[in-house]
Amino acid sequence: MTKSTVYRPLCIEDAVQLARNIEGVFSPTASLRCEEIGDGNLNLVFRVYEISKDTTDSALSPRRIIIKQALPYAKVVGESWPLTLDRARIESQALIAQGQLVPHLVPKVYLYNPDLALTVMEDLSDYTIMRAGLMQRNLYPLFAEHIAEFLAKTLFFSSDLGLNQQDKKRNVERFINPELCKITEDLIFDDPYTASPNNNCDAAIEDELKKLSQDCGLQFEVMLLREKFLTQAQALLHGDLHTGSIFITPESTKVIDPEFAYYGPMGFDIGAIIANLILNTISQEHWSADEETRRQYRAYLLQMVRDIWNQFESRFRSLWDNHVVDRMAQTDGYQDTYLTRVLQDSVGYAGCKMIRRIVGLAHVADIDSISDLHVRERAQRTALFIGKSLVNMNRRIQSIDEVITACEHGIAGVQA
Ligand SMILES: Nc1ncnc2c1ncn2[C@@H]1O[C@H](COP(=O)(O)OP(=O)(O)O)[C@@H](O)[C@H]1O
Ligand SMILES: CSC[C@H]1O[C@H](OP(=O)(O)O)[C@H](O)[C@@H]1O
Repeated sequence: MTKSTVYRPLCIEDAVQLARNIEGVFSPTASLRCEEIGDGNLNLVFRVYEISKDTTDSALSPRRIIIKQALPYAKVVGESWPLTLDRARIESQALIAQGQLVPHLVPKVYLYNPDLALTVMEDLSDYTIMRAGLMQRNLYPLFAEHIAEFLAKTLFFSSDLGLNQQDKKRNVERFINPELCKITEDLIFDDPYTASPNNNCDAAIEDELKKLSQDCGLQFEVMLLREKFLTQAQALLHGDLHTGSIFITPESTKVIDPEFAYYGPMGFDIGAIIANLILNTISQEHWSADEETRRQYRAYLLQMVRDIWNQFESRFRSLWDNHVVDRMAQTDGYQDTYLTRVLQDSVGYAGCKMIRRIVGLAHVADIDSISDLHVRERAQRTALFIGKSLVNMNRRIQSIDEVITACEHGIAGVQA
């Protein structure tokens, strides 16, 4: 893979050929199989694996790789939505940067090919996408600890707290990601509050979309959060940290898909994961178990939200106490103020992300897969109610417990 190649979207045969040419992965005589498994909104994902008489199951084949290739447009919409191939560079560089800080929490990157806009990485097919795992009501006892470590280390060590300010600025430049940021700016901080053709809102809740476009107080808070997203180069974010970007088992967690990475406000990543856990909590209403079993799983998920924030905060404080590089950051009271602001931002962004997943372009399967239309409508209205509450209260929040209470009230109140 040294000579330069003209970009083209790979087909299955190309992917196999490319895999064969990567040194040290497959033997020259290996029988290889390949499938395109991409189920995301943007890219092609090929799994290439070796078959032998003992292993025919791709997930069990000891030799297997993933080739993720960017298309020159957004796959979910089609060629009418052109999109930079540079996102493959951003994704591979972000994975490598994260791998230096938390190697056990991201897939290994084997190769990045700029000409073909692709990254070859570790195949995690023996893990489950977390969204699917939560929809099956699996338990992940170590997740809060793992994601808190991911967040604390990646955010702290890429910020002016943990990184020399000159190096940080060079990093900001490397991760300028205007086109992918524009998607977020539109889909999260604009479209849900206007009659955008991008919106995708069930007819049953069109009244809610109208209310969003008329709610000036809410829009004011969204604008403040949008402003921070546009202007605050606080840390290198993953940029799209929802439960579909996390591979998981009860013992291990791997974060994938950082193509939206850029320097932005820390709360955007923390808010993303919180929002998606709350959306799943709300979706549990449709589960045909008895009320007590449902209540227990919802309580489990909300406790996970609490644990994520608390463990993030305690790890972040400890990194600060032991590794801060900015002398002035040791000023009395600054650490407390900083973390309160990160919490408030996280809550605001969580609310925005809940709203966009109900009325905006890209939804979540947790809610959309509810087949009973009345139950789905109730879940959507609950999600909007809680999302709006979080946005409205974000600048007053002092503790994660207020978020949990808002969720409990939202679920109990709207669905009563
Ligand atoms: N490293 C990996 N190992 C195994 N499967 C993967 C890997 N990366 C992606 N996939 C599969 O491809 C799907 C889409 O990947 P993702 O990175 O989310 O693409 P997109 O950027 O298009 O959203 C994932 O849901 C998962 O099923
Ligand atoms: C037109 S992109 C919509 C949506 O898709 C991205 O998610 P993913 O890459 O996980 O499929 C991102 O959340 C964007 O907002």
